[in-house]
Amino acid sequence: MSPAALSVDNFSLMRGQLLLCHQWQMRLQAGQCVHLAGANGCGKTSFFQAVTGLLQPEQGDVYWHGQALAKAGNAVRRQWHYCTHDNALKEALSVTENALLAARLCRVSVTDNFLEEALQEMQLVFLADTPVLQLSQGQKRRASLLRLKLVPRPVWLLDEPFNALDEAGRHQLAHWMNRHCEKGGSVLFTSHFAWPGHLKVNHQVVFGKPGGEA
Ligand SMILES: Nc1ncnc2c1ncn2[C@@H]1O[C@H](COP(=O)(O)OP(=O)(O)OP(=O)(O)O)[C@@H](O)[C@H]1O
Repeated sequence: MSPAALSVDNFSLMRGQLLLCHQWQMRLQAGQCVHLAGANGCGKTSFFQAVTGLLQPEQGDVYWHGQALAKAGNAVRRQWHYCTHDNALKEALSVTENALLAARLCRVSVTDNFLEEALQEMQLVFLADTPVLQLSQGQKRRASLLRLKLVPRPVWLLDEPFNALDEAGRHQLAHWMNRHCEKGGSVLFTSHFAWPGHLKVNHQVVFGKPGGEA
């Protein structure tokens, strides 16, 4: 069997004096959408931060196709999108400027047509030139999610991605997640609420629980 796209083995993570997980293991295969479950404060966001190199585990490592990230260099960190609670948008810039900035930082060129398609799918065309400062929470979330479509990356790490979205936004995001996995990408997401019924979720894994392999 080929190595998982993303995996952790014998993984222990602490936050201050708090042990979040001990010798935990998890696998995210190419083409899979996996729900990372767990109670408030159990450590899901901390785990995403450890995967993306923002926190150091006490023990174990994160593996990308079998290669330890600690030894893999920076190039491997361009393999994923990490969408956080805070949307990571520049408030003074417009929706379009934010989308193009995200693409430029990732060295991806985006055609006008492709940008237009993404704006349409997220129902942001009428807000394309509006500064993010003037958007509602749900509109900010939509603007933040544009990068998923504009910048191709194999692994999506999505922390509460459905928060603040209305039904149409949730539907569209689920469609993007499905399509990403159909094309061989992987998604690991958190959600405390039910997600749209058409989202194809392969497994649920509970953070920190033994046997949480996906
Ligand atoms: N910056 C920080 N410094 C110290 N402890 C922190 C910090 N951020 C979070 N924690 C603690 O780490 C633990 C895990 O928090 P984390 O945000 O990873 O949980 P979570 O599972 O994502 O929670 P939620 O479902 O509420 O989003 C919590 O007990 C929290 O108090």
